[in-house]
Amino acid sequence: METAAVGFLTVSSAVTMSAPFLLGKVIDTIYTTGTDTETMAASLTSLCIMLTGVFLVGGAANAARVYLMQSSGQKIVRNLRASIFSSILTQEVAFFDRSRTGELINRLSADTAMVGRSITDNLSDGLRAVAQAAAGVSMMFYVSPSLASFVLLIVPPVAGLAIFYGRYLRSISKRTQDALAQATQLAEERISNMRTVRAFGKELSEVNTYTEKTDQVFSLARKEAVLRAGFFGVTGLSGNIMILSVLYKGGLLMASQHMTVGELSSFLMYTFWVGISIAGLSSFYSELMKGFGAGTRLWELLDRKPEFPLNEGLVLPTDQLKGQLEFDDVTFAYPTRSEAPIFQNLSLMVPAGTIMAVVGPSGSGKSTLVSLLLRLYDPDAGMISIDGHDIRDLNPYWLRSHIGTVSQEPVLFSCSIRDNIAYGAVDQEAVTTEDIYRAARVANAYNFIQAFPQGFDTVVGEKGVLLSGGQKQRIAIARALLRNPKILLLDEATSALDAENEFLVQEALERLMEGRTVVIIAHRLSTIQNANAVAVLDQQRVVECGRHAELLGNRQGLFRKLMEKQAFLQEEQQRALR
Ligand SMILES: Nc1ncnc2c1ncn2[C@@H]1O[C@H](COP(=O)(O)OP(=O)(O)OP(=O)(O)O)[C@@H](O)[C@H]1O
Repeated sequence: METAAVGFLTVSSAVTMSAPFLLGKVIDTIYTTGTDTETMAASLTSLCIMLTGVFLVGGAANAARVYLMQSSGQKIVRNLRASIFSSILTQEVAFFDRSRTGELINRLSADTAMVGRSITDNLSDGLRAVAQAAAGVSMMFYVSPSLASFVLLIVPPVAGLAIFYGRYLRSISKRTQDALAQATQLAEERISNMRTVRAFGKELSEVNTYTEKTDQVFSLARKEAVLRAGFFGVTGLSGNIMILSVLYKGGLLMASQHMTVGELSSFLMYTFWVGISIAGLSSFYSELMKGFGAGTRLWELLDRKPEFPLNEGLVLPTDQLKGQLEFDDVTFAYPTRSEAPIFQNLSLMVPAGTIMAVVGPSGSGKSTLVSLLLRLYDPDAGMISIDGHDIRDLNPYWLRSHIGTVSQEPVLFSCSIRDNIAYGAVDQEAVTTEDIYRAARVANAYNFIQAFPQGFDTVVGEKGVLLSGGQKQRIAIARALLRNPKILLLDEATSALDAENEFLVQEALERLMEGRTVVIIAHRLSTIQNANAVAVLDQQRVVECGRHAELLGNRQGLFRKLMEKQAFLQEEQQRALR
C-alpha cells in the first residue's frame, strides 16, 4: 500500500512540477511572433488539451495518494495504540504502584494521537513537499543555472535556523505532553472518585488545581506559539525575498537577452512552488519534531520489559493439582517501599482442601499475603509453593486460572451483570447462559438479578455503583464460582450488611468454599470458628497458628486480645442499638 502511495505521489508531483514548464511553453506560444494567428491558435489548442489531460491524471493520482497515505497512517496509529495497551497490561503490578492511571491513559490517547497526526496528515504532505522542492530546484537549475544559484543562497541560513527550531520544539512538545498527562491524571482521579470530592465539598478547589495544571500546558503552548510565529515569519519572508530576487535578477537577465519571457515565467512559477513547498516543509518539520517529542515516552513504554513473565513456565496437569499452599521463610517488602519490610521469615502452611482464616491488626499484611499467593509480587527471600512447586517456576497465567478471589469491595466493570459474571471464566467464549444462571443461583444472586427490569443484561455502572454492597459481593462470588478454582483467596467484607444480605452472602461464601483450599481474611467470629485453622499475623510474621479454641486458650496470646477487643466492640454496638 505504501509503495502504491509513493507511486501516486511521484505521478502527482511530476504533473505539478511539469506544469510551470508547460505553462511557460504556452506563454511562449502566445508571444511567438512571425507565425500567423491560425497556426498559433491550433498549437495553443492542442497544447491546452494535452495539459488538461496531464492535469486530470495529476488530480486522480493526488486523490489516490491522499487516501492511501491517510489510511495507512491511521493503521499505524491503531497498531501503535494496541501495542501500547498490550505493553501496559503486561507490566508487573509494581509498575502500576509507581505509574498513575491518568498518565497512562494520556499516553494511550493524546500521545498516540499526536504521533499519529505527525505520521498521517503530515508524512504524506511532507513527502510531497520534499519531492516538489527537490524537483522545483532541479527545474530552476535546468531553466537558468545562474539565476537558480543566486536565488537559492537564501536556503542555508533558513535550514540552519530550522535545525535549532526543531530541537527546541521537540523538547517543548515532550514537556507539553508531560504537563497534559499530569492534568489528565488529576482529572481522571477526581472524576472517578466524584462521590468523595462531593462529600468533602472540594469541587471548587479541584477546579482550581486542575486549572493550574492546564495553565502549565498553556504556558508551554504559548512558548511554542512564539517559536512557531518566529519560524513561520522567517520562512514566509524568505519565500517573498526569493520571488523578489527572481524578478530582480531575472529582469536583468531578460533585459540582456539571456532569458525569454516564458523562461522567466516558468522560473517564477518554480520559485513559487519551491516557496510553497518550503512552507509545507516547515509545518511538516514542526509536526514531525512534535511527534518525536510526544513519542519519546511512548517508545519508553513500548520497550519496557515486564519484570516477570505473564505466560511462561511450568504447567501442571490440572487433575494433579491438590492445592496445598506453603509460605517458607518468606521475607518481603513492597518494591516502592523497600526499606519497610512487611514480612520477615514468615512461614505458614495450608493443607489442601482446608480453610485458613487470617487475622491480625490493621496493616499487619493480610492483604499482602493474598497478593503474594497470586504472584502479584515476588518475595525477596524464601519460597511460596503450591503442592511443593515454587510458584516462581509455574506459569503465572495457569496459576491464576486456578485461583478465585473475592475482595472486600469487589470491582465490577461497567458492563452487564451477565458479562461481569462471565469474566470469571478462564474461557469467556465458552460460557453458556445456563452456566451463568447456575453460578448466580449458587451465589444467591439469581433472584435479585432477575428482579431488575433488564435482568442479567442490567448494566452495573462504573465500578458497580448501581448495586448495593451485598449485591456486588454476591455477583463477585458468582464470578469466582464460574472459574471453579482449586484455591480461593477471600477478603471478608468488614462493612456491615443488613441481616438478610449478610445471611445470603454468608451462605453463598460457604457454598463457594466447599472442597477448596481457602485463605480467608476473616472479620466475622463465625468464619473464624468454622475455619480449620487460624493464622494470626503481627510483627512481620505469623505469631500464632492453630484452631480457634486452642488459640483462645492462650491467655497472653494476641488472638485472644483481638477477640476480646472484637467482643467488646460487638457489645458496644449492641448497646448502642438498644
Ligand atoms: N502496593 C503497596 N505498595 C507499598 N506498600 C503497600 C502496598 N500495599 C500495602 N502496603 C503497605 O503494606 C502494609 C500491609 O498492608 P496490607 O494491606 O497487607 O495490610 P492488612 O493487614 O491487609 O491491613 P487492613 O486490615 O487494614 O486491610 C501496610 O503498611 C501498607 O501501608
